[in-house]
Amino acid sequence: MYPVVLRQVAKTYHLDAVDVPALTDISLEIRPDCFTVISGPSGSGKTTLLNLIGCIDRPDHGEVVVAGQSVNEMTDDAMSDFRAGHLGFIFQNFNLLPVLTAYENVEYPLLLAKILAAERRRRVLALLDAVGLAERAQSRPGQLSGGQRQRVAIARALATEPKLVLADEPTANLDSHTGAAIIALMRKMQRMHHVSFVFSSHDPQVQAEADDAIFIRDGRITGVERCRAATVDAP
Ligand SMILES: Nc1ncnc2c1ncn2[C@@H]1O[C@H](COP(=O)(O)OP(=O)(O)OP(=O)(O)O)[C@@H](O)[C@H]1O
Repeated sequence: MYPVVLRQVAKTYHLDAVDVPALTDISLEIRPDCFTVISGPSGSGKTTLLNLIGCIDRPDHGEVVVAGQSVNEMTDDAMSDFRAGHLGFIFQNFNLLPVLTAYENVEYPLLLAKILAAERRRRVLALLDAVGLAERAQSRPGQLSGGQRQRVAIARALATEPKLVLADEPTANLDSHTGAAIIALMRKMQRMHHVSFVFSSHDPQVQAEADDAIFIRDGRITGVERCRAATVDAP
């Protein structure tokens, strides 16, 4: 099953009396178990598209289906539960809670999901180890470098064992060396956890790692490149 299907999707923002069309007639299938990058110039609609795929917003027209569920039909509460249960998010500014340690930041979504203490501990320790931060579990975000913070954010995004991880410009606030290490880590985690990753990015390093590349301009898809064979075939 495709983790994401969009059919003839459109989205317009209403700013005072002005309509700002952000996406027009978007039809798209995201392949499972793939590293998919959405590329396009500033203002082309990348974040709007990620917000629809991430069940943060709804389309005005068309249908968005994520993990087999139609987003159009969900109530706000159902969307929120769906995000917590099925999706992971990675942001360009990391979005970690500053008063919590690395361990507690990764544990936080598991507390919200009411996962039992022993299982929480098992998952948090395994994830911190996998992202190379076992020794920094008790550090707060302010005591970590940008790259280390993004490693914590990657571990947090995977804690609930989501089917799909969405990342909006995940390397934008990192130098190119750290960005390359973060991309390699996300690639490793994507394969290890058999999860689909969808990124928006201007970063050629991210684009070079993609299985699939989606190009967007002025709110329309201008190209889809299937760069590599997926590990799992969609039906
Ligand atoms: N909340 C909003 N209200 C009004 N217009 C918006 C809003 N969010 C985005 N837009 C407009 O929608 C269009 C698409 O914006 P979007 O942020 O999706 O593009 P983007 O490709 O992610 O841009 P960037 O790379 O600069 O982040 C732009 O014209 C933008 O100005």
